[in-house]
Amino acid sequence: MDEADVREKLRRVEDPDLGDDIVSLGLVNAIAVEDGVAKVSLALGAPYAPTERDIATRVREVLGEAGIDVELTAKQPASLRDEDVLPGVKNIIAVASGKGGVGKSTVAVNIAAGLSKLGARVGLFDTDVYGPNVPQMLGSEESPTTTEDDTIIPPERYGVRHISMAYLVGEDDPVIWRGPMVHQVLTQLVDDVEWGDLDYLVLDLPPGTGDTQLTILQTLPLTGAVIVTTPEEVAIDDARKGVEMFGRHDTNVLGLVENMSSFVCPDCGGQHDVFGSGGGQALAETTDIPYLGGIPLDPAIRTDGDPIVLKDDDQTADAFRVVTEEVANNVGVINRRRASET
Ligand SMILES: Nc1ncnc2c1ncn2[C@@H]1O[C@H](COP(=O)(O)OP(=O)(O)OP(=O)(O)O)[C@@H](O)[C@H]1O
Repeated sequence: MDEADVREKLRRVEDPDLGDDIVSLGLVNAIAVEDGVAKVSLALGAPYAPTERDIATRVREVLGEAGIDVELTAKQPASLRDEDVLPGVKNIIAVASGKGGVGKSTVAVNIAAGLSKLGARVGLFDTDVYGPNVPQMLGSEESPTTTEDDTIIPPERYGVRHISMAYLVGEDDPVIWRGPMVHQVLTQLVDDVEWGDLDYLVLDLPPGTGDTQLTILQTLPLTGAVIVTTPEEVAIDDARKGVEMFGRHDTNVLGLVENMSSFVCPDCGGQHDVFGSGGGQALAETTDIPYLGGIPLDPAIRTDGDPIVLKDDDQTADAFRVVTEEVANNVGVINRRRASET
């Protein structure tokens, strides 16, 4: 067995999203055969994404069937990474909404906790100066610590390292903050926080399409954005503006989440569409972005105190797990497509 044999066998592994085999797509970085073991490096970039796990499993299968032992590693091509900004962070996911109060922070927290539960190293950055609430939603009571050289070390909860503007806003009333102040604090935070190595950094953006969103689009190399909406028309209209904003800045949209999709009445068992239904899916179709799923209106989201995605045997938790896995899968699609094109 030599490298060419291994490469030939790997042609039998299809990428389910890009519609070709991983060799033709250029997703095999390197193959080395040493002491009868094939060392294969794949250009996979979404750790713990179900699709990428399946690709890795398939690689082991086809080589295993041929009696070849394999050591598999995954590495994003260096050319796809911005080495200057947050070099230890593999993927940056922004969670955005057009309208306020649609559950954007709730979705950000549950995606972060869900990714961590899958096994990924995760950070969560609450950039909402006007209403930071991530620490509360994570049930986190710890504050960040600082080192002698003023580096900020984020506290960790459910394996999620998190930083919130809430820790830094202090006495000033952020409602009177102007754009440049937001810009300054944000860029400082990006520089001063020691995130360590992360597979995913989830950003909770403030609602709308204002200064903070622009600063972030200009400062951080986003992998993509998740847009949250409720099904009613005003929220959908604002979500469409969000989709357009990311389009103008060439930011990938990972997909759309419809929150408060329906309410299952605990008394009568009936399903009620409190804010209407289907608006999110329809918007996803007309704007040609992936629909990630719907989250029911569930009082436990507010009352439980911990991210509901961590709960077992729970319909709302299942809905969040689907969204989380879809987000990771779509991060993978974006990375593999870019790797394949370079
Ligand atoms: N699916 C849901 N079912 C029940 N309550 C929910 C749901 N999603 C969010 N909530 C609750 O609605 C409130 C607003 O949610 P959240 O803070 O996540 O919204 P937001 O869009 O981030 O708001 P803001 O515009 O202030 O940033 C919170 O009390 C939250 O617990």
